[in-house]
Amino acid sequence: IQSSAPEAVPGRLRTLPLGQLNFLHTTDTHGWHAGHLQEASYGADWGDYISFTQRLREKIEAEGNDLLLVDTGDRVEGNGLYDASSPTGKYTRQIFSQQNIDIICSGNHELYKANTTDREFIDLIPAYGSNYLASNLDVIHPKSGERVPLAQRFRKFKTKNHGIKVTAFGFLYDFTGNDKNSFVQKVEDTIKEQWFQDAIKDRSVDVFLVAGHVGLRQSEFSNVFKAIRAAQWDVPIVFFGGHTHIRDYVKYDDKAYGLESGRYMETIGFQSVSGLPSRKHDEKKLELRTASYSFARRYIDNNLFSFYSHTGLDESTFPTEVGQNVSAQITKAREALNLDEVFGCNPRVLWMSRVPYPHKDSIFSWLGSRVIPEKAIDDHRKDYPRIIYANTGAMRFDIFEGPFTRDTTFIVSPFTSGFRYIKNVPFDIADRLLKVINDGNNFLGLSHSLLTDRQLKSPDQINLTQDYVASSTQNQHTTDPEDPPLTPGYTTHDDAGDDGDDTIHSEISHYQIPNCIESRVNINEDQNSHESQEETVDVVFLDFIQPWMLEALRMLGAEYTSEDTIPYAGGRSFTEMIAEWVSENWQGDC
Ligand SMILES: Nc1ccn([C@@H]2O[C@H](COP(=O)(O)O)[C@@H](O)[C@H]2O)c(=O)n1
Repeated sequence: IQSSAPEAVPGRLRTLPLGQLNFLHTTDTHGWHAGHLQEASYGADWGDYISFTQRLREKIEAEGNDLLLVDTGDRVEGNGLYDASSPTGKYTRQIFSQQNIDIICSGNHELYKANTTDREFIDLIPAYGSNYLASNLDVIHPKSGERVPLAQRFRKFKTKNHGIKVTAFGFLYDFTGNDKNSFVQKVEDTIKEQWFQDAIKDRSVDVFLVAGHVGLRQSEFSNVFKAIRAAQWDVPIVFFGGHTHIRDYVKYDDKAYGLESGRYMETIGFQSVSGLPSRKHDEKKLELRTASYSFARRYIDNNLFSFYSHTGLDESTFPTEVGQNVSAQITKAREALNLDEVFGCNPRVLWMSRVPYPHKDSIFSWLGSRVIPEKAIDDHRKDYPRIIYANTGAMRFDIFEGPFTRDTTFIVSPFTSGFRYIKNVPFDIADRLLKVINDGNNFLGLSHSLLTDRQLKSPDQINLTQDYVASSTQNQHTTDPEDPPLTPGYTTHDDAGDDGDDTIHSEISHYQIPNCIESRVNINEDQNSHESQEETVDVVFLDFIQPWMLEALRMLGAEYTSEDTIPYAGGRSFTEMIAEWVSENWQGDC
């Protein structure tokens, strides 16, 4: 654990439903390998997770059972530990790869930038060898320049104790925002390929393991499920998903379940399956394919109280040597990167989605009313009327009250996106742009199949179809008055019910946030009628959303191309602007 991490708060815990074949799952860690230094529920670091894995393995193997580890990508971008180094990830790959992982695959963030993909190929794939799977992903080999699979397509292996035969795949959803040195083949095309068809027809397999940087309820996984079921009706399947940043557990049928384990090292996912044959101990059972299997899941809050409780250990018996070394390496890396350097002092918490938008405590209201109008300024166009657009997915995390550090800049917005603009767009068109982009019926997606609006917002908003408002009168206690009071946290509802979270928490509200926000600057308009004296305005937008802006303009009858867009505000990144604004405006004492 990092010395500045808050101590875990004891809570009422549900135990781990250990079984014959057990899994621990991480996804979308996004560089948060130091853990959460301002939130007690998620304060454990990657070194603690290594100790937890080693200790849990001892416990599981003492019973003759098996434990496998899975990671489903997006390990990079989103925290200073990864983003603040030059080159990015200088420390994290070495830190991360000290965890033994049995099945690992790539997320979309490993592919946004060519250099990230090259480092994945050069550093991480050799560390994990045949455990790294890339069922639908090719890259340009960094040395030979040839197109090659990023890693092997699938893997067959036997578990250590029961000798259970596993066939595993590693998919990425149908991502299209990758750089030029990678190629993502659609999942629906991949599953038609001969190697996949052969792999799923193998009758000797005991369990299919489908790992993927794919939301559990996305069509990519239901297509894989249908393909496997068309080949084999009776083999159990365990899915491990990612990308949508939520805790989720899905029942595909009574022999197929999927687990998604949140984001940012907040959650260590646990899944178990029992009823599988034990090839080492009980050869007779091998014919019992139709035996009833049992599946279970748990979402573990990433903190030492949970880790100690689930392993039955304490401060002195829990840490392992490797785990402690990795924690020390994280501390050193954070120091080398000067991540605790304070840029300003935030007077009050700003939430991504715990309050509606607009709201005085909304991060998007703060950006739209202060940061963007005050910092997104181009010296040559500063007196022109303009409307500035930012997608809400550009923001990644809440900003807590207190020190806003170098680390915070990357936590809030790790992207290097800057602004571009189109000159002199008719006001009556620009005036309607936001409505088109935020249309709840995915208007843009209908006109252009690649431009779904889900790509504009934060991943945890993708499946949120209505506001979730925590009851103000909710019980702050469990039914047992002896239990400690509940702390706010995850209260997950999934296909198996409401009892998935290991820690019993009080609820947190989660509001729907629009795809994009706008800031209007130098525009004289009647607030009620929206009538303006301006005939034209500059339309300024984050470069990431350019394809959506051009499509929305086209739908409003204004044809522009990428040639018409020009860098704005000297090409400075949005993240730099936020950091500057904080340095200039939040100069109190923390
Ligand atoms: N330059 C970028 C890149 C991505 N985004 C936003 O992030 C979303 C993807 O998040 P994952 O962690 O799930 O990969 C994407 O849909 C965008 O909303 C961005 O704003 N700018």
